[in-house]
Amino acid sequence: MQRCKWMETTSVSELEHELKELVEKHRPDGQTGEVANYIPALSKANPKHMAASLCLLTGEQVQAGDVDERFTLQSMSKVITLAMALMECGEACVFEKVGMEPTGDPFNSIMKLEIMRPNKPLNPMINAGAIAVTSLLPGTVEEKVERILSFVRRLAGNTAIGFNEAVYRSEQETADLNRALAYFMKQYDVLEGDVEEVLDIYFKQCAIEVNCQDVARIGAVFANRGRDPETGEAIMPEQIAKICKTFMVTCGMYNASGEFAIRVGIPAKSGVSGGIMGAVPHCMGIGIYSPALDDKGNSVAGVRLLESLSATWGLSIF
Ligand SMILES: NC(=O)CC[C@H](N)C(=O)O
Repeated sequence: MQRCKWMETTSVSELEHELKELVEKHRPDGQTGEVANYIPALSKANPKHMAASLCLLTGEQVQAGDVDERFTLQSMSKVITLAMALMECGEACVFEKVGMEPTGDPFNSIMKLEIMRPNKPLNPMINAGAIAVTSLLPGTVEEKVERILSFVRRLAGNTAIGFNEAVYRSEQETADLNRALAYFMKQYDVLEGDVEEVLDIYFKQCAIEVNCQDVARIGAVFANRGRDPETGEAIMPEQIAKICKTFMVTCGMYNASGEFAIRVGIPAKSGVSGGIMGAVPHCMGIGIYSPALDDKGNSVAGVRLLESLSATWGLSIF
């Protein structure tokens, strides 16, 4: 595989040097944000931590910052379960339950769910949409949880990935808003099955623990049209990788997706742990971690770092 255009003349050590400089430049940006605390266990994260990893489609990896820090997937998992539901249940079945439009509202908002007809969530990247998508996966609770975890391990090429039990419990104990969304959807037949069971799977997928190298590797599969960046093996059909990347552009950064598309222009999905997964088509996956968030729930320093990376290397897809 050829390097993408902007990198043809840049060596891996030069890339590493530039990435290190940019991570240190943007690390202080986190000071203007706040670590998420509505899931109490997440509030323990250190806002000074920052790490970034690039997984090039040549198989080369570049990392900088606190690369050993681990964090939970949170909303980044929504792209992964969407890919699974599209593979296991098909496009028609998924889009019967969730729409394809951005909301302009916060990720956990219930408002549009009530006022839109039909009462289905507008897209699979908001909490309601992701919970509905998770409910579509076939199998028992244990089977679904096991399959999600093994799919994440396969995408990341890391069999050591597991759950953060404390984060899972913490969310389970406090997630009344997600419960409200789920019960609302149950009433309108968007969500089938046992609500608490579906929520349990959703909390577990959010609590899968990774580092930024794992996230970059997962992003690289989407960037590589669904193929493993090392072996070239198809992990998901190209069409499904394409749908996922499109949702990352239109809805991946919640109600900041428009501004992010203009300033950064990389398909990306954030999570309230402070992680961001980027997929630069035909070029690389990006994993970023910095837990202090802005008022929309996106990593402050992470977004600024992506803005710098995009400007420095011309990564915008537009
Ligand atoms: N934005 C997020 O990362 C949200 C995920 C989180 N587990 C929640 O449902 O609230």
